[in-house]
Amino acid sequence: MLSVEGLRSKYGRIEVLHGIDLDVKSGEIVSVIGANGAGKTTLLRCLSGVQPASGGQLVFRGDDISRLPAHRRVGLGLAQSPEGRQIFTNLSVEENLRLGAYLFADDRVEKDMADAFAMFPVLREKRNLSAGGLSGGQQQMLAIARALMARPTCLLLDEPSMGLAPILVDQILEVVKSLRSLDVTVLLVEQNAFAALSIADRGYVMETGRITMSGPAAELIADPRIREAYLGI
Ligand SMILES: Nc1ncnc2c1ncn2[C@@H]1O[C@H](COP(=O)(O)OP(=O)(O)OP(=O)(O)O)[C@@H](O)[C@H]1O
Repeated sequence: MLSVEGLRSKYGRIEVLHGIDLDVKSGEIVSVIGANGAGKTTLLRCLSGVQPASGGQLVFRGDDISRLPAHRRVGLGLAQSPEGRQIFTNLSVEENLRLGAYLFADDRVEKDMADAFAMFPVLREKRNLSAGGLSGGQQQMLAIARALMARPTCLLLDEPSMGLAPILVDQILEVVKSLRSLDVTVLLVEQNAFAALSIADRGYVMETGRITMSGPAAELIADPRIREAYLGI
C-alpha cells in the first residue's frame, strides 16, 4: 500500500532523515518506535506532505506521491493524526470533525460523523462544545476521528499515547486495532514501544534518522536488544 525508499529530509542544512526504507501492506498495523528525536514525526510529516523530502521516493497504492502537495495525498486516501493532536480548540467538536471532511460535500459526511460518534460516544455528548474543553484523551479521540472523516485507506498516527493515563492508552489502542475491521491500514509512530508493538503486525526501530531494525512485532518484543533499550525489561 505504501512504499518508502531512500527518504531523506532536512531542517535547514541539517539532514535528520538519512535514507529511510519502509513499507506498509494493505490491512497491516505497522509501528515505528524510537527515542525522542529519532525522526519519527519528521517521517510521518514527509509522508503526509507537510514536510518536504530532500530525497527518495514515496509510492502510495501505485501512485508516486513524492511531489504531491498534502491535500492531494489526503484525496488519495492518506490521512494523518498529527503529533500533539492539533485540534482546533476554538471550534466545536462537530466543527473539527467537519474540517476533517473538507474534501467532501456529499451525504456520506453525516454517516461518517455518525460512525465517528459510534466509535467515540463521548464526542457525541460533547459535539456542540468547544474542543478546547475536552480532556487529553478526548482530544486524542477527536484527532483520530477527524482524520477518519477524510475516509483514509491508510492512517498515519503520530504518538497517540502521548500524555495519556494508562487506561486511556489502552482505550485508544483498542480503537486503533479495530480500524483493521474498517479496512483502514495503520502506520503508527510511538515512543511507547511496548504499546505500539503489542498491537502491530510488524515494526521498525528508528535511531537518529535511520531504520536500525525491523521485523514481525512479536519478534521485536522478544528481542533482547529491544527489551533492554525500549521496553525497560
Ligand atoms: N522544526 C524543526 N527545526 C529544526 N530541527 C527540528 C525540527 N523539528 C525536529 N527537528 C529535529 O529533527 C530531529 C528529528 O525530530 P522528530 O521530531 O522527527 O523526532 P521524533 O522521533 O518524532 O521525536 P519526538 O518523539 O520527540 O517527536 C531531532 O533532532 C529534532 O531536534
